[in-house]
Amino acid sequence: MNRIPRVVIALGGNALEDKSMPSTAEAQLEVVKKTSEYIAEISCSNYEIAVVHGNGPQVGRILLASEAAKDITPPMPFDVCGAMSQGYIGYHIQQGLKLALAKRNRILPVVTVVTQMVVNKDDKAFQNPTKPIGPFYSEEEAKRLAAEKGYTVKEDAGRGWRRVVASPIPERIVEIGTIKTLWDTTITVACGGGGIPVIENEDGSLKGVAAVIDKDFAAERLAEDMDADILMILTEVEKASINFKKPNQEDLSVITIEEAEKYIEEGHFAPGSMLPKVMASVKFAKSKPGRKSIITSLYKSMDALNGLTGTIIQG
Ligand SMILES: Nc1ncnc2c1ncn2[C@@H]1O[C@H](COP(=O)(O)OP(=O)(O)O)[C@@H](O)[C@H]1O
Ligand SMILES: NC(=O)OP(=O)(O)O
Repeated sequence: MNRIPRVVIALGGNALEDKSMPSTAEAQLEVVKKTSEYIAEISCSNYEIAVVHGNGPQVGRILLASEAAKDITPPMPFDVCGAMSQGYIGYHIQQGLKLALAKRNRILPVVTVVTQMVVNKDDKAFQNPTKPIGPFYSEEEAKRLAAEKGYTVKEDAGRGWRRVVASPIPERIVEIGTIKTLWDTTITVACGGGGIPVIENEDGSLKGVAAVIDKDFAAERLAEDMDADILMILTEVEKASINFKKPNQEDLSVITIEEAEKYIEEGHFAPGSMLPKVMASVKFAKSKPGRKSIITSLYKSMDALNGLTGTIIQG
């Protein structure tokens, strides 16, 4: 008997935030409710799903709030801010998705697993921060913050300047056994914000570190571990492109692993935004015959699953 296809869905920034609205918790819940309609549709279309989400803007804001309040309450360590972002975003997805499923008479529990992700303490990423977090700044503001607070700041894919932090490679999902146990009965929100980065001490204990793992790589890790059929990365654009934002921009539809690797090598995808998505997609498509990766927008997610749009990478 054929099993129900398994899809690990990675939700990008626009699934959690509407840039035209203030960055409040209330606004996030409204966006998540809309996002949940699309996710519920996938769940109701004979797919088993798990949801991974980003946390760059949210963890950045939690850190800023914690730093700003340092004179009245001790600041939260970075890893704790990551855990807080998982809880807060997961809580909203639980509310939004339960509601969207109920509207479709699909009664399925939605549960967030606070997920730790083991990273290598010697990962070179700790010496080279690349992951944008928090709000966007003008170049002038960003450089002032860098001088005042010691932040590393970089320009983010033509959209403005942001603080960047280390983004090590996710090696092992600590809670994977629990996620597997939940899979058959539950929609699990896991590896939020890429998972809380932890290093493993010699005695087996875990220690949180200051970094933000890329959620696309974390979703890829989860998709492999769950023996998923599809890794679906939902973002702002319907397709990844070559010559992005140039007059000769070309949107990519169905491409082979080799084509994707060639485009990566030619530098078509911006680091910190589209590059990790394409790299994660290639890794998943390569990991086992028959597996495919899709990069598309939330709004086109069902069409992309039906093969009608999106950038689809398969072996
Ligand atoms: N080659 C490319 N093709 C398509 N989009 C690209 C490309 N390079 C950079 N981008 C940008 O990457 C963005 C997606 O990355 P980002 O916003 O960081 O992701 P997320 O949805 O995970 O928050 C797109 O909206 C687009 O502006
Ligand atoms: N952790 C992470 O990848 O977050 P964003 O998707 O918000 O960048």
